Amino acid sequence: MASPKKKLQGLVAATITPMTENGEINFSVIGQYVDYLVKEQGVKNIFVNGTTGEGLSLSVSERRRVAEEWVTKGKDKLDQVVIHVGALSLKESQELAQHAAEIGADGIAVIAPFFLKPWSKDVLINFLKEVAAAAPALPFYYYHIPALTGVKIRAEELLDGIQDKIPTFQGLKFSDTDLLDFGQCVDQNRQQQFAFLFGVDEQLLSALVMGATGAVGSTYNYLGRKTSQMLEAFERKDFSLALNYQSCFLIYFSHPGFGVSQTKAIMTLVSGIPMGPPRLPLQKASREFTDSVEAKLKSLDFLSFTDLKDGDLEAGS
Ligand SMILES: CC(=O)N[C@H](C=O)[C@@H](O)[C@H](O)[C@H](O)CO
Ligand SMILES: CC(=O)C(=O)O
Repeated sequence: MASPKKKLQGLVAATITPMTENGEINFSVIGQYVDYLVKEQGVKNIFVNGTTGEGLSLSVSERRRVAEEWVTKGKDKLDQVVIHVGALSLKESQELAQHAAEIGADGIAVIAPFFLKPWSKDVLINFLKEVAAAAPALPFYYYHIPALTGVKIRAEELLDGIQDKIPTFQGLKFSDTDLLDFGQCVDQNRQQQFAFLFGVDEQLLSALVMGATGAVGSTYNYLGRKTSQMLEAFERKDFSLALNYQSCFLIYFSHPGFGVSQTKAIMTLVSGIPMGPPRLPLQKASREFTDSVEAKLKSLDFLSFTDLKDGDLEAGS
C-alpha cells in the first residue's frame, strides 16, 4: 500500500508509450526514458497512460504492463508516478485503480467517461467515486479534458464539496483553456490544499498567475528544463523572461495539428530514444513535419539541445 505522500507539485511529464514499428509496446526503452527525464530534463514526476500515452488506445492488459514498467523502472529515481485509469467501463477502471495500488503507484487520475456520458455533476461524481473506492489508499485526481471527452461540466462545479463524496480527492488536472473556470477552482478551494495541475502547456504562464500549483503535459518530456527556467523566472517575478519562454513554446510547439504523433516524433528527435509511431487511429507525423521541427530546433539558440543528432527520427522506425 502506498505511504502518505507529499503533495504533487511542479512539473509532471505525461509519458509517451513507446512503440515498435509494428504497433507493439516497446517496453525495452522505458528504463532509459526514466533516466532521460530525471537527468536531462530534471523532471521527476510522471503521468502514465494519459492522452499522450495513448492510454485509451491500449488494452487493459497493456495498460497494466505499462504502469508496472514505469513504477519498476522509476523506483528510487522518480518522486511520483500517477497512473491514469479512466475507461468507458467502470469495471475496467476499477481494475486498473486496484492494480495501480497493488504495484505501488503514487496516485490515480480519471477522465469522464466519454461515450455514454454523465450529463450532470452528480452523475459524474458517482462514477468517479466508484473508481476512487477501488484504490482507497491512493490520492485521486480528476482529469478535466472537455475538448476530448465532450463532458463539459465545469471543473469549479465538480469540485464543490467533492471531498465529502471522494475522501481521497487530492487535485485536478485541468486541460482546458478556460482560465476563468480554472481560477475559480483555485479560488474556491484554497483551504483544501488540493493540487491544481494545469494541462495546456502553451498557456501555463497564465495559469500560474491564476494559481496553478503544478503542470502535467506532453512538452515537459523534452522541454522540462526550459519550462523549469520559466517557473523560476515567474517565481523571481521576471515576467518578461517568463514570457519569452512561453512565447517560444507557443510559436514552435503548438500549431494546429500538434498532437500525440507529433509529440512522439519530437521526443525521438530530442532525446534520441525511439518512441516509434502512434497506434491507429493516429497516424505517424509526416516527414515534412519532422523535418521542419528539426530545422527549427537547430535554428533556435534558445533551444540549444545538446543531443540533437541527425537521423534520430528514423531510429527504431
Ligand atoms: C490534448 C493534450 O494532449 N493535452 C496535453 C495535456 O493535457 C498537453 O500537454 C498538450 O499536449 C500540450 O499542451 C501541447 O499542445
Ligand atoms: C498531457 C497529459 O496530461 C496527458 O497526456 O494526459
